[in-house]
Amino acid sequence: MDIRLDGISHSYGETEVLRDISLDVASGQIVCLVGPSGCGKSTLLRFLGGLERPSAGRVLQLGTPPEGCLNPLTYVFQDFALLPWRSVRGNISLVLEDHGIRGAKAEEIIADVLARTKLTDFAKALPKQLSGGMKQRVAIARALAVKPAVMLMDEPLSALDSQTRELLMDDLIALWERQPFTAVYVTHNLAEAVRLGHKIVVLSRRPGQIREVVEIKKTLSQRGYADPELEQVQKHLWNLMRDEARAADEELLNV
Ligand SMILES: Nc1ncnc2c1ncn2[C@@H]1O[C@H](COP(=O)(O)OP(=O)(O)OP(=O)(O)O)[C@@H](O)[C@H]1O
Repeated sequence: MDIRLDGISHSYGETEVLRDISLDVASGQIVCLVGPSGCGKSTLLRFLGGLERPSAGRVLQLGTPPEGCLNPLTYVFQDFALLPWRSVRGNISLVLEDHGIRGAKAEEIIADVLARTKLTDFAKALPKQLSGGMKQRVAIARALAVKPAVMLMDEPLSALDSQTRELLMDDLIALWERQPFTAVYVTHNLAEAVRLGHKIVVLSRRPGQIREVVEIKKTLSQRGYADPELEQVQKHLWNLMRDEARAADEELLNV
């Protein structure tokens, strides 16, 4: 299933937040959204997930969700959102219980997503026993359990330290290589965007408009840490954003 944003504009009262955003998210691609603070990235993600409706424009689902899909548009949050009293396994089984899936079928799905996220040995652990990176892997496993058509990832690595971020980026790439998933991935971190994005959408300062869509052809597995080609793309992205990021920053300081 592909997703198409068709002419999305939005205002909160007097504040115009997004203007005329049109964008295709193709199945099997990771699309990163970057842009200055407050330009409407998270708002756009909420429209994609159907949590809110835009003032104008449409979010279209093209084609059918994958077989066995329980929730076509599934979020992965920055703060993991795990239930502390449930084990790793229990956090994953919860979303399946919500869809009436129990017993052998649930066990099969849980075993699969634990294996894909390399968490099999941690099934019985409680969230408090896990590092931040591991908690986010559980959140990703839980999202995968519902076989989403598109994962909506709102700064999923930003609560983590830089080494853990690097490790989790490697994990996400390995996960995608084993079985491609589709994601819209909001980040402030341009290094993350060039490592993970097939397409990087640069939004302007509020009202967010698309300034440029940068496509990276290099496969995810070929993209290494401190890759000079990716550093060039990162520089280009920063050149596009620098002045507006500064202006957005100063606007926040003046509030
Ligand atoms: N429910 C709301 N009501 C009113 N204004 C809102 C609401 N949600 C967001 N906004 C405003 O819309 C603008 C865009 O917010 P949003 O969180 O989407 O931006 P963002 O690009 O994700 O920001 P950041 O990069 O800082 O996370 C901001 O000015 C924000 O204050």
